[in-house]
Amino acid sequence: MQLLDGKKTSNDIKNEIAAEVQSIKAAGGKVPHLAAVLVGNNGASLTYVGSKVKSCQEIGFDSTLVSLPETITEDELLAKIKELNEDDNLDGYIVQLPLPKHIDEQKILLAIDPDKDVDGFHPTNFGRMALEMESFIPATPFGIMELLERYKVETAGKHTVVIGRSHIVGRPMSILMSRKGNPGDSTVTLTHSRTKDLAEFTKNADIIITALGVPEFLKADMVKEGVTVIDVGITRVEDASNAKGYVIKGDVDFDGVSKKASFITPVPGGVGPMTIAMLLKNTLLARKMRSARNQ
Ligand SMILES: NC(=O)C1=CN([C@@H]2O[C@H](COP(=O)(O)OP(=O)(O)OC[C@H]3O[C@@H](n4cnc5c(N)ncnc54)[C@H](OP(=O)(O)O)[C@@H]3O)[C@@H](O)[C@H]2O)C=CC1
Ligand SMILES: Nc1nc(=O)c2c([nH]1)NC[C@@H]1CN(c3ccc(C(=O)N[C@@H](CCC(=O)O)C(=O)O)cc3)C=[N+]21
Repeated sequence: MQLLDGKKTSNDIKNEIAAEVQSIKAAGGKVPHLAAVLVGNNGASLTYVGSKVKSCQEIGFDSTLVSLPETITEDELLAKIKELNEDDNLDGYIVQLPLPKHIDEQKILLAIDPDKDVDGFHPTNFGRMALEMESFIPATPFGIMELLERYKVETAGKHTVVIGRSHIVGRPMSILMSRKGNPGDSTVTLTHSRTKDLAEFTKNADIIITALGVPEFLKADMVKEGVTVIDVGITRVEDASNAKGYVIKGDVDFDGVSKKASFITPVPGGVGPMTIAMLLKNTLLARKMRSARNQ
């Protein structure tokens, strides 16, 4: 069993990006600038946005945290988005999801300038991804592709089963694995809560990607020997014995499944840190595209 170490790989990627930032600086260029919009103060969202800002500092990016009250109206948020779109000093930004219920998420995503959409959630980028054109790839699926590539996991001709069809993980993941190329060239089954006999699919899968948010959902008896398992799930489970008051659980029963797996990601330290590294990679790409356009 080989552990797909997202913590280590994300550090490698961050070092590669930091080196590029140094050469941009040495050539007198502008360093990439990322902004994160956070509405309200949900605990988990604060943690992710905090580590994004911290990572920017580590690698020499400029970063801005736009913190807005839970009570902000949709129009006020749209006005803020317009400001970010027009800000010539900003290369890319993300709007942390989920948004409060009174705000229409689709309307907000549509308002983001696709050239600054480093999350890759705008329909223009999503469509370009599906059509195998160059685009910003959503950070979590992008991070999974990067792990598969760096650990040389074979995907061509393999049967990949994705559990979960969200717009930010499961659906884009299914598209990427079915695209031509490496990683890719997989035969993909996209499953969800309406899937019947899910275990019949997972038992026949060469690669399983779990993105459902149900702690320890995937058990050893649901997978075959030699399977590759990518665990996207992150659920905070209350645990009084822990200093933070909670522990983080993935969607996979790691102890059981790892005994049968050829490759497997841990939680924490797997897909999560990769997500942040790939967001930084998209921001570097956004900076390069902007400077190419302005020349
Ligand atoms: N590591 C990282 O970087 C990231 C981690 N996450 C984590 O990944 C998990 C999934 O997040 P996200 O994609 O946003 O999820 P959503 O909650 O938006 O979607 C969950 C999906 O799983 C499906 N599902 C739920 N229960 C079952 C079940 N029992 N059997 C089969 N399918 C089921 C749902 O089906 P249906 O469509 O029918 O409702 C839905 O498609 C969460 O734990 C989240 O915290 C998310 C983003 C990034
Ligand atoms: N617009 C938008 N873009 C996102 O990319 C986005 C989002 N909204 N909303 C929420 C999800 C979730 N997400 C994570 C990022 C990092 C970790 C991460 O670094 N996890 C650590 C543990 C962190 C902890 O201690 O909680 C790990 O797995 O090792 C997890 C989850 C990005 N998301």
